[in-house]
Amino acid sequence: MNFLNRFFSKEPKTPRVNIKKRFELIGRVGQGSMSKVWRARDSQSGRVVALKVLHKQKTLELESRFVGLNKPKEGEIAVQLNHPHIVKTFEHGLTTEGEQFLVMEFVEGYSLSFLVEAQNEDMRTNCLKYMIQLGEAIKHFHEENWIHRDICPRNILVSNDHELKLIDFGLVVPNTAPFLQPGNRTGTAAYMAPELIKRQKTSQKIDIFSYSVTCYEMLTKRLPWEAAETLDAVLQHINTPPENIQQLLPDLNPQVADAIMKGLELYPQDRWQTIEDMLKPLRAALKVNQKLVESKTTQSLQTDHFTLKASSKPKRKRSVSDKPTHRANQRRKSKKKNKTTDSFDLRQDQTPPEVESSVLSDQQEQQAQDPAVKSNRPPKKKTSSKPIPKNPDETI
Ligand SMILES: Nc1ncnc2c1ncn2[C@@H]1O[C@H](COP(=O)(O)OP(=O)(O)OP(=O)(O)O)[C@@H](O)[C@H]1O
Repeated sequence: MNFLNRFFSKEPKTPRVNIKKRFELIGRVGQGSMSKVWRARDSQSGRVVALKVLHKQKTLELESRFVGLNKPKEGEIAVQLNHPHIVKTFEHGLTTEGEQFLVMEFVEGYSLSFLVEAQNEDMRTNCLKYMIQLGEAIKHFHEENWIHRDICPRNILVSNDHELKLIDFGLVVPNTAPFLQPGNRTGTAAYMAPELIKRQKTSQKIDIFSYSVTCYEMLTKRLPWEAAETLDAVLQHINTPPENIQQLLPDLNPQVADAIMKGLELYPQDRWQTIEDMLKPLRAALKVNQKLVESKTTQSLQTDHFTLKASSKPKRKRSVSDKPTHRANQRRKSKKKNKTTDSFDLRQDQTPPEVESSVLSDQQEQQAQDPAVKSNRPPKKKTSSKPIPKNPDETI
């Protein structure tokens, strides 16, 4: 029967691979919400690879959300991507069981989520470099006319030799009109751009927003908005300015601070127009930092990775064409109200803010019956009649 189904199906007749025969499964390295990933030895090439096998049913359900749009499969997209900061996919196909699989370079290292949490020497030394590497990876995505739609630390690995690699192309869509229409709100709640949450038209700027949230978190170990457990809190996320990163890190290079805050603007037109535009000030800041480190101006600068010292702060440069944005006006107003944040302890163990809102409830209610919903956490306890994602790391 299976054979007949396959024979008459419209699915292209890709040769099926018996992965158990071909791969020696050395160990499980990860379980995402949509897949299982193994470290495996490929008997065909002899190399050790990452073998990702997608959950059949969940993948079908995710694909059914794009019915009629002909969304390319994760593997089809992944094999086309060639960039030093995007994990290399060698091959994709179907297992004898009909699951999609990807064979990738195996990245020995850490998840960026771990480094955000640890704030260790690696992070202190390389944070800005990693931010730029991630931006370069997104730039490649955008130049190739894709939107990643799920930029967050969980989908980023950092190798033992300090190179960042973007992984997971499960939610990637082409940057073409049919995929930009209001509708699907797939992504990870805490990193989702307001226009995506509000089901408005999207663009590549949703990746710029998620990238800025990620950069904010890399530097501060916290998300830009307070914990969001109520509708009010999510509305705040959507409508009010996030805490200015410069207030949390007064010694942070203002170019870096401004770059991130502009990436978090509420309206896409107020954000950076392209990821390259956002990368420029970050690269400039890294250059300044490298020069300072090289010249060993002060002892402390040697361990100071984002040009933190006030004495070395470059003058804030604003283009004359910079108009005050909606957020900037809001920030000015809210500054008056704000209590001091100078005593904020960056190392304090902060529970990541949670996003919970009945703004998302229709989606979540749909998710209760919709097995296409991705989550790497056990199902959430309903806290109200309108359930919403409680974990910022949950893909919806
Ligand atoms: N190339 C790789 N090298 C090493 N480990 C990897 C690789 N790809 C994935 N992993 C591991 O497997 C985990 C899950 O991978 P991935 O994010 O691609 O799966 P997913 O099911 O799409 O996840 P989710 O949708 O929940 O984000 C990663 O967090 C990572 O730990």
